[in-house]
Amino acid sequence: MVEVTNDVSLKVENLNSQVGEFRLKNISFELPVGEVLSILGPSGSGKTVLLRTLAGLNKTESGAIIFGDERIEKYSPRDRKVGFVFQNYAIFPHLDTKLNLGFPLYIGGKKKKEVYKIAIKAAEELDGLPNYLELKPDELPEGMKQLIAFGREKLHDCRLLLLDEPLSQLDRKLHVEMRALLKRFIKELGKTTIAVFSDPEDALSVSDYLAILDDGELLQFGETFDVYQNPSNLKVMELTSRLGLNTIDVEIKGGNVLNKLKVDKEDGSYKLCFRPEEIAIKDEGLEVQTVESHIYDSSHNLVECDFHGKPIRLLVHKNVPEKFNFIPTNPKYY
Ligand SMILES: Nc1ncnc2c1ncn2[C@@H]1O[C@H](COP(=O)(O)OP(=O)(O)OP(=O)(O)O)[C@@H](O)[C@H]1O
Repeated sequence: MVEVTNDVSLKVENLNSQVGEFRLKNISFELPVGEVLSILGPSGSGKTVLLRTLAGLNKTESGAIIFGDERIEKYSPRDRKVGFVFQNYAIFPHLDTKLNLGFPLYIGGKKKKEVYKIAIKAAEELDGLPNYLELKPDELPEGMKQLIAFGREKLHDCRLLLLDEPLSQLDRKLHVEMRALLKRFIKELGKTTIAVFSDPEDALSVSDYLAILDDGELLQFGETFDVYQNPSNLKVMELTSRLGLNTIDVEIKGGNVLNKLKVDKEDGSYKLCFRPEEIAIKDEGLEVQTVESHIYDSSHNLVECDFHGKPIRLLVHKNVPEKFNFIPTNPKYY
């Protein structure tokens, strides 16, 4: 018997699913009502398979998917009341924006005229979309297609919204604009949402919770900030590091590392891991020499440095000299 508390929206328990040779293995997590979960993982780790299994498009081999107080893993996709925005938006080339937007209502049996009326009203709440209502997808800018796909879910009577790489088709500038819009849209919609991202920056900025998948296994699940601050292993830290990750082989002896850093760990060999942006310039820290410098923003450079013959990457203020000392502010030892 699975116990569910009232504020748990979605509970996934020991979920197993198989497609071809690939297996999702014993996935378990709980997501409170109205929260946003991002799934991050390398290519082929099973992110889409997990979304499709939740939506009922892949069969659940064993385990439970519980929504509110209902077990839904045996329900058909339609009965699960799940909205799914696919990677390619699932926009129909022969339909204009109004009908693409109102598609869930149209296939639900509403008359075209009525669908148009509702779609026009919905478009008014989405910046810029009203100007494109009469156009077909191949006449639309990429960002507008995306907006239709999101907007459609507004008209969909779904209780769980699934988004598969919602920002992947966009160029850099549009990507950043649409990320902000997506965040606003999800919050306004107020539905429990699960989104797959390949860019950690997207996942970190959009979600309340983070799930890290690798080879069909859930490596870590938790509130986004907690997972980011306390990755349970090297892989999780790598996947949540937007500027890459520095790793240095070190020996810990009597709580000392490299004669400069203190740590409360048993003696032994470890990998010291830290993100380029999680450092502080300190005279008593580790000395490095800049080899190459790239402008990051108006006040910071991303510098490639030499540390005892090993290349490391650090985000520093642009006034930092070529030779400087630093300490990692959130180091992890694995
Ligand atoms: N219908 C299918 N039949 C056989 N194998 C499949 C099927 N769908 C997915 N797979 C395999 O399952 C594994 C996981 O695929 P999935 O698409 O979930 O990865 P992903 O994490 O979403 O990757 P990406 O970031 O590249 O989209 C892959 O090895 C893929 O080849």
